[in-house]
Amino acid sequence: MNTKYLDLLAQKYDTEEKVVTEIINLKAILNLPKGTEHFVSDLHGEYQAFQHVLRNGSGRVKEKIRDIFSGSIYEKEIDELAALVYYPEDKLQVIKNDFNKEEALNEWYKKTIKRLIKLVSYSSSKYTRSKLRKALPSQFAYIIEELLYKTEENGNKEQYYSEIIEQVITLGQAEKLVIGLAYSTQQLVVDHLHVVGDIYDRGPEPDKIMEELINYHSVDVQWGNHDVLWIGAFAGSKVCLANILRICARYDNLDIIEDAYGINLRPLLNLAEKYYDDNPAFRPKTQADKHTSEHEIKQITKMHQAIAMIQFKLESPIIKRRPNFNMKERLLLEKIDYTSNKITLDGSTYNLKNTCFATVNPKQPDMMLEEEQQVIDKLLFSVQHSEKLARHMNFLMRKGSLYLRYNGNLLIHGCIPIDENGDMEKMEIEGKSYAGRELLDRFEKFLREAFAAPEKTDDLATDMVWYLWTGEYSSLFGKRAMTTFERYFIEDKAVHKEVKNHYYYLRENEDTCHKILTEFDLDPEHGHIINGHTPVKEIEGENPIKANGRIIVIDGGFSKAYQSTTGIAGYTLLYNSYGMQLVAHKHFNSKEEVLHDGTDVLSVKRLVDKELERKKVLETNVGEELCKEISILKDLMEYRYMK
Ligand SMILES: O=P(O)(O)OC[C@H]1O[C@](O)(COP(=O)(O)O)[C@@H](O)[C@@H]1O
Ligand SMILES: [Mn+2]
Repeated sequence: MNTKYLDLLAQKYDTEEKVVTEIINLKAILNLPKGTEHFVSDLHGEYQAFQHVLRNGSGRVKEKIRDIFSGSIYEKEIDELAALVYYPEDKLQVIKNDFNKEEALNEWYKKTIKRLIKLVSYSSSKYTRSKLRKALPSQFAYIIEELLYKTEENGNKEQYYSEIIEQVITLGQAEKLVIGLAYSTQQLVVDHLHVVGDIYDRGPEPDKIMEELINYHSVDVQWGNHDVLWIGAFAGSKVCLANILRICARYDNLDIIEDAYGINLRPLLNLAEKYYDDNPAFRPKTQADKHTSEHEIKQITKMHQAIAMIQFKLESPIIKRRPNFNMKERLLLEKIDYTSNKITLDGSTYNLKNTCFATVNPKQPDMMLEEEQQVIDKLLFSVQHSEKLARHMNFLMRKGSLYLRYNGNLLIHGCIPIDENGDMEKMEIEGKSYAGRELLDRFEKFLREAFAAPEKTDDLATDMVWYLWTGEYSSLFGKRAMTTFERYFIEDKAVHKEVKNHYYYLRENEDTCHKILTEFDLDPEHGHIINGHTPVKEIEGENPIKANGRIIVIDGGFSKAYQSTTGIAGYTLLYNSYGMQLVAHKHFNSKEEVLHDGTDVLSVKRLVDKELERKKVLETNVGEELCKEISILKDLMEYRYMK
């Protein structure tokens, strides 16, 4: 190794003892059980349900509480303690209202702090002290450590410990300590979070999910098609931008754009008011708990049409300048007979209904009006200048990728495009043919290139982001074509169907999964593909664990819009040193319900895989990194201290 690096490293490890200590420390960590990985996907803006799953660690928190306290405290107390760990601030409010005497409240604090200390101690048993320290609230780290390392057998220090708790209460710090311990527990039960795509769209609060993820202790993201759409908009793709606005309008979520990200929609509204009217096909899907006035619904309906038409017009030049996208049949505006209001698709002619073609010039249907052009330009400017959106998109780029190989598994939102024989489908880009892993790597490179050059709006990289949203060989879309236009304007449901890639049928076979895992240089006998994107219809008996356990699909429908089809409210996956477990979540009503009734959204667990021997850090990605560090430290030892 270059001695320059070693000299630099020697500045940090400036004595022999420091190097030795670190080597011993890292070696010891390799023998600890692997940390718990938590997988979620398809959050679709459902912040409340997501944060509940995050806070309860898909049932892990309650499991730990039961392990320690079952049989020694009442079931109701178990529920209460769990609710306290999930929502400490809110639960404390409820508790404080229940006690009218300070003494009784202080007794409760004493009892509860002791229980929480036990819980933190138990939850951290497989970690080093240093890792535990990082999970503790910094202002109380010293105190908590004193309490944690007390040895029960030896009664000598009992008085000392009681005094610490007593003082914490007298000095008015009990509440803060309880809150800190609750968050430490949450952090300790899950070591690392994977978000297998689709944070954005359909639901109301994707921005809050992003904030939560930014503050999370350890996380990665595999981009979903909807996430890429938002990245594309920020990276300068006007057609991606039109799509995100259209989807927000469709789901009555324009406040995400206006209030959360501070983007002014006035120009769009003005255009919409001028050219559009009420239209049943464009009325937003209303949310039960949101009371949008009839007047607002009308405005949204108009904006929905205005932005949908801008989207359709913007698609056309991209399709024309990118023949390799193979999307000519999607030049729909040109297939319309504007006098008879009919369209001919694949040889069949259909009547168009609920049309809104006031801005279309039949002679040149994809031509944008000057006003439309200005609207989309202004919107793009605001989007690219939203500080909050910039922060969120930068985070997605930093922590995200198109796919991830992690601890022997392949994490991917959509699919690996394959043909009917299970062979990787090829796409031609700039005269070169790509398939499988190479194709995905090329896609990712384009996305990063587009993001790095937001001022370019119609280069290949930027167009490619839109292709990832809707192209036939996109690993995120996984369908032949997107029938948005048909669903708005044609009655016949047969043309609404989006034909899925063969992957979605062939992934049921173990052979296909073996082939894909091998393509990604993973062990086909032990690795798993972890997928999101397509809601598993549990209601119809579909099993999320497929191909003899080689693939697990965890889109169970966090998205409320999809819960009636799935029959549940989302799957999550846990992978700890004992193996992999799939958790099915029941519908999440509200945080208030958890706080007051103590009831949790019950999770049903299904075993995916059981390790024959407990898996250690040594066998993980992190372990691999640690081994490299050890080897470098050994080089340093030899170079510097063993001459
Ligand atoms: O449910 P909506 O809003 O009509 O959207 C349907 C569109 O969403 C998609 O299903 C993509 O979204 P998902 O990734 O959530 O499946 C498209 O295939 C389809 O055209
Ligand atoms: Mn998806």
